[in-house]
Amino acid sequence: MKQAENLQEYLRNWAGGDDQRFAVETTINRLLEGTVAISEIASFGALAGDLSGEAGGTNEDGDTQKMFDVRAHEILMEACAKAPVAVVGSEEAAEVIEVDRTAPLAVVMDPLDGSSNIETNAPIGTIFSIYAVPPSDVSTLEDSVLQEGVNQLAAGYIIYGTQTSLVLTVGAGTQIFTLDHQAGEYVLIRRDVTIPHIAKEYAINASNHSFWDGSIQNYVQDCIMGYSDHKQKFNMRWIASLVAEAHRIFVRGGVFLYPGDSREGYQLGRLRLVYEANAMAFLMEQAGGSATDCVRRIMEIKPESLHQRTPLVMGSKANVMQVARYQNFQDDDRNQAPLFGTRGLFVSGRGNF
Ligand SMILES: O=P(O)(O)OC[C@H]1O[C@](O)(COP(=O)(O)O)[C@@H](O)[C@@H]1O
Ligand SMILES: [Mg+2]
Ligand SMILES: [Mg+2]
Repeated sequence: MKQAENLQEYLRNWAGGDDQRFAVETTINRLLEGTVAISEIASFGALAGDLSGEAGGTNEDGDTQKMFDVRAHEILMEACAKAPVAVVGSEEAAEVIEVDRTAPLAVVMDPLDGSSNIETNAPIGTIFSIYAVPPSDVSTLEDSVLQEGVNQLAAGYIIYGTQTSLVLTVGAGTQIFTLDHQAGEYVLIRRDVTIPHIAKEYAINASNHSFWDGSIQNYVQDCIMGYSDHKQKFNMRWIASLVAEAHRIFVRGGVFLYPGDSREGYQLGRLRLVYEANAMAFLMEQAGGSATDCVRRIMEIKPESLHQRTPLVMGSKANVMQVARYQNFQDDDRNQAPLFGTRGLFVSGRGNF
Protein backbone atom coordinates (compact mmCIF):
# COMPACT_ATOMS: atom_id res chain seq x y z
CA MET A 1 0.00 0.00 0.00
CA LYS A 2 1.23 3.46 -0.83
CA GLN A 3 0.90 6.02 1.97
CA ALA A 4 -0.56 9.43 1.17
CA GLU A 5 1.86 11.87 -0.36
CA ASN A 6 1.65 14.29 2.56
CA LEU A 7 2.82 11.61 5.01
CA GLN A 8 5.83 10.98 2.78
CA GLU A 9 6.39 14.75 2.64
CA TYR A 10 6.49 14.95 6.43
CA LEU A 11 8.94 12.06 6.61
CA ARG A 12 11.22 14.01 4.31
CA ASN A 13 11.73 16.48 7.20
CA TRP A 14 13.96 13.82 8.61
CA ALA A 15 16.98 15.30 10.41
CA GLY A 16 19.20 12.21 10.19
CA GLY A 17 21.08 10.82 7.20
CA ASP A 18 19.46 9.41 4.06
CA ASP A 19 20.00 5.76 4.98
CA GLN A 20 18.44 6.19 8.40
CA ARG A 21 15.56 8.22 6.99
CA PHE A 22 14.86 5.53 4.42
CA ALA A 23 14.96 2.80 7.09
CA VAL A 24 12.61 4.72 9.40
CA GLU A 25 10.27 5.63 6.54
CA THR A 26 10.07 2.00 5.43
CA THR A 27 9.42 0.83 8.98
CA ILE A 28 6.71 3.43 9.58
CA ASN A 29 5.05 2.53 6.29
CA ARG A 30 5.06 -1.21 7.06
CA LEU A 31 3.69 -0.58 10.58
CA LEU A 32 0.98 1.68 9.17
CA GLU A 33 -0.05 -0.98 6.68
CA GLY A 34 -0.42 -3.29 9.67
CA THR A 35 -2.55 -0.75 11.47
CA VAL A 36 -4.89 -0.46 8.46
CA ALA A 37 -5.53 -4.19 8.87
CA ILE A 38 -6.03 -3.75 12.63
CA SER A 39 -8.39 -0.85 11.99
CA GLU A 40 -10.52 -3.04 9.75
CA ILE A 41 -10.71 -5.69 12.44
CA ALA A 42 -11.56 -3.00 15.03
CA SER A 43 -14.37 -1.65 12.85
CA PHE A 44 -15.80 -4.81 11.39
CA GLY A 45 -14.33 -7.86 13.08
CA ALA A 46 -13.77 -7.65 16.81
CA LEU A 47 -17.19 -6.41 17.76
CA ALA A 48 -18.80 -9.02 15.59
CA GLY A 49 -17.52 -11.39 18.22
CA ASP A 50 -14.64 -13.21 16.61
CA LEU A 51 -11.75 -11.46 18.38
CA SER A 52 -13.25 -9.77 21.43
CA GLY A 53 -12.86 -12.85 23.62
CA GLU A 54 -10.01 -13.81 25.85
CA ALA A 55 -7.02 -15.61 24.37
CA GLY A 56 -6.67 -17.80 27.42
CA GLY A 57 -3.40 -16.40 28.75
CA THR A 58 -1.96 -13.37 30.51
CA ASN A 59 0.78 -11.07 29.30
CA GLU A 60 3.97 -10.29 31.23
CA ASP A 61 2.15 -7.64 33.23
CA GLY A 62 -0.53 -10.06 34.38
CA ASP A 63 -3.25 -8.56 32.13
CA THR A 64 -5.66 -11.00 30.55
CA GLN A 65 -4.80 -11.22 26.85
CA LYS A 66 -7.65 -10.79 24.40
CA MET A 67 -7.58 -12.61 21.07
CA PHE A 68 -7.39 -9.19 19.43
CA ASP A 69 -4.26 -8.30 21.51
CA VAL A 70 -2.58 -11.41 20.15
CA ARG A 71 -3.76 -10.82 16.55
CA ALA A 72 -2.60 -7.18 16.58
CA HIS A 73 0.80 -8.31 17.88
CA GLU A 74 1.07 -10.90 15.06
CA ILE A 75 0.07 -8.37 12.38
CA LEU A 76 2.68 -5.87 13.55
CA MET A 77 5.36 -8.55 13.88
CA GLU A 78 4.69 -9.48 10.23
CA ALA A 79 5.05 -5.77 9.39
CA CYS A 80 8.40 -5.58 11.21
CA ALA A 81 9.63 -8.66 9.35
CA LYS A 82 9.16 -6.70 6.09
CA ALA A 83 11.11 -3.70 7.44
CA PRO A 84 14.76 -3.09 8.43
CA VAL A 85 14.05 -4.08 12.04
CA ALA A 86 16.54 -5.96 14.21
CA VAL A 87 14.46 -6.43 17.32
CA VAL A 88 10.97 -5.80 18.69
CA GLY A 89 9.82 -5.24 22.25
CA SER A 90 6.07 -5.78 22.55
CA GLU A 91 3.61 -5.65 25.41
CA GLU A 92 2.39 -9.05 24.26
CA ALA A 93 5.75 -10.86 24.45
CA ALA A 94 7.68 -11.57 27.65
CA GLU A 95 11.10 -11.04 26.05
CA VAL A 96 12.42 -9.00 23.16
CA ILE A 97 12.02 -10.73 19.78
CA GLU A 98 14.92 -10.87 17.35
CA VAL A 99 13.87 -10.18 13.75
CA ASP A 100 17.09 -9.56 11.78
CA ARG A 101 20.19 -9.00 13.87
CA THR A 102 21.90 -7.10 11.03
CA ALA A 103 19.11 -4.51 10.58
CA PRO A 104 19.50 -0.94 11.89
CA LEU A 105 16.29 -0.33 13.86
CA ALA A 106 14.51 -1.42 17.02
CA VAL A 107 10.73 -1.15 17.44
CA VAL A 108 8.79 -1.13 20.70
CA MET A 109 5.03 -1.37 20.66
CA ASP A 110 1.78 -1.74 22.49
CA PRO A 111 -0.09 -3.57 19.70
CA LEU A 112 -3.49 -2.86 21.19
CA ASP A 113 -3.87 -0.21 23.85
CA GLY A 114 -7.00 -0.10 25.96
CA SER A 115 -7.99 -3.61 24.93
CA SER A 116 -10.06 -4.09 28.07
CA ASN A 117 -12.45 -1.68 26.32
CA ILE A 118 -13.06 -3.73 23.18
CA GLU A 119 -16.51 -4.98 24.09
CA THR A 120 -17.60 -1.53 25.37
CA ASN A 121 -16.90 -0.05 21.90
CA ALA A 122 -14.63 2.63 23.42
CA PRO A 123 -11.58 3.71 21.40
CA ILE A 124 -8.57 1.43 21.36
CA GLY A 125 -5.22 1.98 19.68
CA THR A 126 -1.68 1.00 18.76
CA ILE A 127 1.42 2.75 20.18
CA PHE A 128 4.95 2.46 18.79
CA SER A 129 8.46 3.95 18.99
CA ILE A 130 11.47 3.42 16.74
CA TYR A 131 15.11 3.55 17.88
CA ALA A 132 18.46 3.05 16.18
CA VAL A 133 20.23 -0.14 17.23
CA PRO A 134 23.39 0.89 19.10
CA PRO A 135 26.71 -0.61 17.87
CA SER A 136 26.70 -4.35 18.66
CA ASP A 137 30.13 -4.27 20.31
CA VAL A 138 28.72 -2.12 23.12
CA SER A 139 25.23 -3.52 23.47
CA THR A 140 22.95 -6.53 23.40
CA LEU A 141 19.76 -6.69 21.36
CA GLU A 142 17.80 -6.01 24.54
CA ASP A 143 19.75 -2.78 25.08
CA SER A 144 18.30 -1.55 21.77
CA VAL A 145 14.83 -1.41 23.26
CA LEU A 146 15.94 -0.19 26.68
CA GLN A 147 17.05 3.25 25.57
CA GLU A 148 16.04 6.56 27.10
CA GLY A 149 13.10 8.09 25.26
CA VAL A 150 15.26 11.02 24.16
CA ASN A 151 16.82 8.58 21.65
CA GLN A 152 13.54 7.91 19.85
CA LEU A 153 13.80 8.44 16.10
CA ALA A 154 10.05 8.32 15.63
CA ALA A 155 6.95 7.63 17.67
CA GLY A 156 3.27 7.46 17.05
CA TYR A 157 -0.07 6.07 17.97
CA ILE A 158 -3.10 5.09 15.99
CA ILE A 159 -6.53 5.49 17.55
CA TYR A 160 -9.28 3.25 16.20
CA GLY A 161 -12.16 5.52 17.11
CA THR A 162 -15.00 7.11 15.19
CA GLN A 163 -12.24 7.81 12.71
CA THR A 164 -8.92 5.98 12.60
CA SER A 165 -6.29 8.64 13.27
CA LEU A 166 -2.52 8.55 13.32
CA VAL A 167 -0.52 10.92 15.52
CA LEU A 168 3.11 10.84 14.47
CA THR A 169 6.43 12.53 15.13
CA VAL A 170 9.88 12.07 13.69
CA GLY A 171 11.15 14.91 15.86
CA ALA A 172 9.88 17.65 13.54
CA GLY A 173 6.59 18.56 15.23
CA THR A 174 3.59 16.33 15.84
CA GLN A 175 1.20 15.68 12.95
CA ILE A 176 -2.30 14.20 12.90
CA PHE A 177 -3.46 12.04 9.98
CA THR A 178 -6.78 10.34 9.38
CA LEU A 179 -7.18 7.05 7.61
CA ASP A 180 -9.03 7.24 4.31
CA HIS A 181 -10.48 3.72 4.50
CA GLN A 182 -11.33 3.57 0.81
CA ALA A 183 -7.85 4.52 -0.34
CA GLY A 184 -6.17 2.71 2.57
CA GLU A 185 -4.05 5.83 3.17
CA TYR A 186 -3.37 8.15 6.09
CA VAL A 187 -4.08 11.74 5.08
CA LEU A 188 -2.64 14.74 6.95
CA ILE A 189 -5.41 16.70 8.64
CA ARG A 190 -3.52 18.79 11.25
CA ARG A 191 0.00 19.97 10.71
CA ASP A 192 2.26 20.86 13.66
CA VAL A 193 -0.30 20.43 16.43
CA THR A 194 0.15 22.73 19.42
CA ILE A 195 -1.19 21.72 22.80
CA PRO A 196 -2.53 24.73 24.75
CA HIS A 197 -0.06 25.77 27.46
CA ILE A 198 -2.73 25.52 30.13
CA ALA A 199 -6.17 23.95 30.17
CA LYS A 200 -8.94 23.22 32.63
CA GLU A 201 -9.52 19.54 31.99
CA TYR A 202 -7.96 16.67 33.91
CA ALA A 203 -8.18 12.91 33.56
CA ILE A 204 -7.48 10.42 36.31
CA ASN A 205 -9.01 7.16 37.50
CA ALA A 206 -10.60 8.68 40.60
CA SER A 207 -11.62 5.28 41.93
CA ASN A 208 -8.01 4.97 43.14
CA HIS A 209 -8.31 8.08 45.31
CA SER A 210 -7.79 6.35 48.64
CA PHE A 211 -4.57 4.70 47.33
CA TRP A 212 -2.89 7.91 46.09
CA ASP A 213 -0.33 9.78 48.14
CA GLY A 214 -1.21 13.14 49.68
CA SER A 215 0.17 15.24 46.86
CA ILE A 216 -2.03 13.64 44.20
CA GLN A 217 -5.04 13.71 46.51
CA ASN A 218 -4.42 17.42 47.12
CA TYR A 219 -4.01 18.16 43.42
CA VAL A 220 -7.21 16.38 42.46
CA GLN A 221 -9.09 17.88 45.38
CA ASP A 222 -8.04 21.33 44.18
CA CYS A 223 -9.16 20.51 40.64
CA ILE A 224 -12.53 19.50 42.04
CA MET A 225 -12.78 22.66 44.15
CA GLY A 226 -11.58 24.85 41.29
CA TYR A 227 -9.46 27.90 41.90
CA SER A 228 -9.90 31.66 42.09
CA ASP A 229 -12.85 31.14 44.41
CA HIS A 230 -14.33 28.51 42.08
CA LYS A 231 -14.62 30.82 39.12
CA GLN A 232 -12.24 28.57 37.21
CA LYS A 233 -13.95 25.24 37.18
CA PHE A 234 -12.15 22.11 36.00
CA ASN A 235 -13.74 19.44 33.89
CA MET A 236 -12.93 15.76 34.42
CA ARG A 237 -12.65 12.85 31.96
CA TRP A 238 -11.64 9.19 32.22
CA ILE A 239 -11.92 6.93 29.19
CA ALA A 240 -9.55 4.17 30.44
CA SER A 241 -7.81 4.18 27.08
CA LEU A 242 -4.45 5.93 26.92
CA VAL A 243 -4.68 6.69 23.20
CA ALA A 244 -8.11 8.26 23.65
CA GLU A 245 -6.95 10.37 26.61
CA ALA A 246 -3.90 11.51 24.63
CA HIS A 247 -5.98 12.32 21.59
CA ARG A 248 -8.28 14.60 23.56
CA ILE A 249 -5.21 16.42 24.87
CA PHE A 250 -3.83 16.92 21.34
CA VAL A 251 -7.17 18.31 20.24
CA ARG A 252 -7.95 20.62 23.18
CA GLY A 253 -5.29 20.37 25.89
CA GLY A 254 -5.57 19.22 29.49
CA VAL A 255 -3.67 16.90 31.77
CA PHE A 256 -3.70 13.13 32.18
CA LEU A 257 -2.45 11.46 35.35
CA TYR A 258 -1.76 7.83 36.13
CA PRO A 259 0.31 8.13 39.30
CA GLY A 260 1.71 5.35 41.43
CA ASP A 261 -0.51 4.25 44.29
CA SER A 262 -0.47 1.89 47.23
CA ARG A 263 -2.33 -1.02 45.59
CA GLU A 264 -0.20 -4.10 45.28
CA GLY A 265 1.84 -3.85 42.07
CA TYR A 266 0.82 -0.23 41.43
CA GLN A 267 3.67 1.61 43.16
CA LEU A 268 4.73 2.84 39.72
CA GLY A 269 1.20 3.18 38.38
CA ARG A 270 -0.14 1.12 35.49
CA LEU A 271 1.49 2.38 32.31
CA ARG A 272 4.66 1.01 30.77
CA LEU A 273 7.68 3.25 30.25
CA VAL A 274 9.16 1.61 27.16
CA TYR A 275 6.17 1.15 24.85
CA GLU A 276 3.50 3.49 26.21
CA ALA A 277 4.90 6.48 28.13
CA ASN A 278 7.94 7.27 25.99
CA ALA A 279 6.01 7.48 22.72
CA MET A 280 3.38 9.68 24.35
CA ALA A 281 6.10 11.87 25.89
CA PHE A 282 7.83 12.39 22.53
CA LEU A 283 4.54 13.26 20.81
CA MET A 284 3.52 15.61 23.65
CA GLU A 285 6.86 17.45 23.72
CA GLN A 286 6.89 17.85 19.96
CA ALA A 287 3.49 19.53 20.29
CA GLY A 288 4.62 21.90 23.06
CA GLY A 289 3.31 19.78 25.93
CA SER A 290 5.25 17.74 28.41
CA ALA A 291 5.32 14.40 30.21
CA THR A 292 6.76 13.45 33.60
CA ASP A 293 6.59 10.66 36.14
CA CYS A 294 5.14 13.41 38.42
CA VAL A 295 8.63 14.89 38.81
CA ARG A 296 11.17 13.68 36.22
CA ARG A 297 10.98 14.11 32.47
CA ILE A 298 9.77 10.74 31.12
CA MET A 299 12.18 10.74 28.18
CA GLU A 300 15.22 10.97 30.46
CA ILE A 301 14.42 7.88 32.52
CA LYS A 302 16.72 4.95 31.71
CA PRO A 303 14.56 1.83 31.35
CA GLU A 304 15.80 -1.23 33.17
CA SER A 305 13.36 -3.76 31.80
CA LEU A 306 10.96 -4.05 28.89
CA HIS A 307 7.76 -4.12 30.91
CA GLN A 308 8.77 -1.62 33.58
CA ARG A 309 5.96 0.64 34.72
CA THR A 310 6.11 4.37 35.33
CA PRO A 311 3.80 6.96 36.80
CA LEU A 312 2.71 9.21 33.93
CA VAL A 313 1.54 12.82 33.94
CA MET A 314 1.21 14.32 30.46
CA GLY A 315 -0.42 17.15 28.60
CA SER A 316 -0.49 20.92 28.79
CA LYS A 317 2.87 22.10 30.06
CA ALA A 318 1.64 24.41 32.84
CA ASN A 319 -0.69 21.73 34.22
CA VAL A 320 2.05 19.09 34.20
CA MET A 321 4.39 21.49 36.01
CA GLN A 322 1.71 22.22 38.54
CA VAL A 323 1.39 18.52 39.41
CA ALA A 324 5.17 18.47 40.01
CA ARG A 325 4.86 21.43 42.37
CA TYR A 326 2.27 19.56 44.44
CA GLN A 327 4.83 16.82 45.06
CA ASN A 328 6.48 19.20 47.51
CA PHE A 329 3.32 19.73 49.49
CA GLN A 330 2.14 16.62 51.25
CA ASP A 331 -0.83 16.27 53.57
CA ASP A 332 0.97 17.63 56.59
CA ASP A 333 2.07 20.75 54.77
CA ARG A 334 -1.45 21.37 53.66
CA ASN A 335 -2.77 21.18 57.20
CA GLN A 336 0.05 23.12 58.76
CA ALA A 337 0.59 25.85 56.23
CA PRO A 338 -1.92 28.65 56.69
CA LEU A 339 -1.41 29.47 53.02
CA PHE A 340 -3.33 26.40 51.98
CA GLY A 341 -5.97 26.10 54.67
CA THR A 342 -8.93 24.40 53.10
CA ARG A 343 -8.76 26.44 49.93
CA GLY A 344 -6.04 24.54 48.16
CA LEU A 345 -2.86 25.32 46.34
CA PHE A 346 -4.59 26.93 43.37
CA VAL A 347 -6.28 29.56 45.51
CA SER A 348 -3.24 30.23 47.63
CA GLY A 349 -1.37 31.47 44.61
CA ARG A 350 1.46 29.00 45.23
CA GLY A 351 0.20 26.76 42.48
CA ASN A 352 -0.75 29.43 40.00
CA PHE A 353 0.64 29.26 36.51
O1 LIG B 1 -8.01 0.19 34.26
P1 LIG B 1 -7.57 1.58 34.53
O2 LIG B 1 -6.96 1.79 35.89
O3 LIG B 1 -8.65 2.58 34.26
O4 LIG B 1 -6.36 1.88 33.50
C1 LIG B 1 -6.56 2.21 32.18
C2 LIG B 1 -5.25 2.32 31.49
O5 LIG B 1 -4.78 1.02 31.21
C3 LIG B 1 -4.56 0.86 29.83
O6 LIG B 1 -5.69 0.23 29.28
C4 LIG B 1 -3.31 0.01 29.69
O7 LIG B 1 -3.05 -0.38 28.38
P2 LIG B 1 -3.29 -1.88 27.82
O8 LIG B 1 -4.75 -2.01 27.53
O9 LIG B 1 -2.45 -1.86 26.59
O10 LIG B 1 -2.80 -2.84 28.87
C5 LIG B 1 -4.45 2.27 29.26
O11 LIG B 1 -4.89 2.37 27.93
C6 LIG B 1 -5.36 3.06 30.18
O12 LIG B 1 -4.92 4.38 30.32
MG1 LIG C 1 -1.57 0.01 26.65
MG1 LIG D 1 -1.99 -3.30 25.04
